[in-house]
Amino acid sequence: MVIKFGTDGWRAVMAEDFTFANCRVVAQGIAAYVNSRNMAKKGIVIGYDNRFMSERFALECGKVLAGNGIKVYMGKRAMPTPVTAFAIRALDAAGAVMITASHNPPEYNGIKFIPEYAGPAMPDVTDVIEQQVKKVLETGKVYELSVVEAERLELWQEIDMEDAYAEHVLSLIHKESFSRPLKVVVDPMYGAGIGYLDRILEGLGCEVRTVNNYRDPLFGGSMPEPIDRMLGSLKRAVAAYEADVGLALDGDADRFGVVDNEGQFVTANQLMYLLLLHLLKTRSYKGPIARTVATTHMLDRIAKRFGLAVIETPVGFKYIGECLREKGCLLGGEESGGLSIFGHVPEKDGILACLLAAEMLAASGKTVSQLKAEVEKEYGMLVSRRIDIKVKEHEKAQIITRLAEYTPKTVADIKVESINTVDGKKVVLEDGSWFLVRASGTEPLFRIYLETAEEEKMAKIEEEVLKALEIEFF
Ligand SMILES: O=P(O)(O)OC[C@H]1O[C@H](O)[C@H](O)[C@@H](O)[C@@H]1O
Repeated sequence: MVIKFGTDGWRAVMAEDFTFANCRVVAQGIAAYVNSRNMAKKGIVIGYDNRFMSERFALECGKVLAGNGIKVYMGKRAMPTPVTAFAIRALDAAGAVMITASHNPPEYNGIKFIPEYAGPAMPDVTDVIEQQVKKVLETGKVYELSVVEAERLELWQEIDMEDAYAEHVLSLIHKESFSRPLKVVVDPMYGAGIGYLDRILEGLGCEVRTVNNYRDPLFGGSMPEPIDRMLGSLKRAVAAYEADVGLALDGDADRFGVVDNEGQFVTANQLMYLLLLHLLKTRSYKGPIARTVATTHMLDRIAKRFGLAVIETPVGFKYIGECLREKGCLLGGEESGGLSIFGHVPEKDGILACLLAAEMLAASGKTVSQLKAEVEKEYGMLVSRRIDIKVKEHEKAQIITRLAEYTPKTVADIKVESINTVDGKKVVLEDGSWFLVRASGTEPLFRIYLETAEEEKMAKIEEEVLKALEIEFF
């Protein structure tokens, strides 16, 4: 079998490929990587989400790391990915192993490796780990210690980062904005975020209600993805409690989802531009903005007004994390619901994004729709859409070939201004509209992202692109 680290870690179906034995193999590969860099003493944090037996998989990984002489900082209970990343910094550790399949369906589990820089591993790290894992699969050599033995050798320490993490995120929040108390509904989607966001908000004086706030490895028969169609119970609760906002997290709490006071879903693109404006108005620090090639250009319009540069990256928060680390970005974000800001770990953090959303509402005393209307008045309209198209393996190759040959001069009668291939193919039109076609790195899908000033134009562009690439979509 082949173990690949994909866009964001290794993911597989439990009992089929995601087994204790394979977890031990991956842990041995990670141990070889850590030891090749002489970082055993600094130790590795192990975090895990609320999935079926995640804590058991974490234990197996820990025993292998300890068996290789690496100090293990084991989470006492489920720990969100951003908290695990934060723990690396707080403990000055060599990195972290995070057991999670993020927002995937319940039968999946996965392993992410987060290096010492506390953000998603770059390909140069995951390539080495993949090579090490391959060697372990060939030799079958895995070293492990029992927890008792690891404790005796001082290679095992249980950690609970909740308080330290809360203190850190609160240092990034303007607490005084919450003098106007907010009514909030929190939906951790049965995941690792349970007990984090709600408690911090309560500490800020908010009136907090929760839904889906207990561990359910079947995720209520669905999957823990905070997108429009998955947030029915949150929307109903916001209406029932007449709340100001509904805030959701995905399975490992690195993504956010927001529902406004009318029960309307706020897209990640919309929340990001509202938060950017809010940060620019309320923080003195100014720095470049990092966004993926698939993320709204409203960020560019706002950045331009404030004289800030925008860095465009391929899809994947690892690239945004790199910008946050190296370019001092004020905000880094992506359309799929990932965001972090200056001063925080360069890992996406749904808890922080939701706290900033609450701060923005409390500080302004306005609703999301009022804030959106203000932005549209000031910066113009932009509507965005993503279409996910399931394709078979042979179709995928054909679409990739057609995409490579596709170099239009006009689309929907609008002149093409530029074409870039940062990730897939992005065509920017003269009137500011754009579209991007790319193969997903996590699912057997093609994704088409579109952004225009109005829906009608978007429909025209979509029709023309689908026709040119001979993609059928119903
Ligand atoms: O569009 P894909 O390649 O499937 O990636 C979608 C998303 O996958 C993961 O969640 C990554 O952490 C994100 O950074 C990425 O945006």
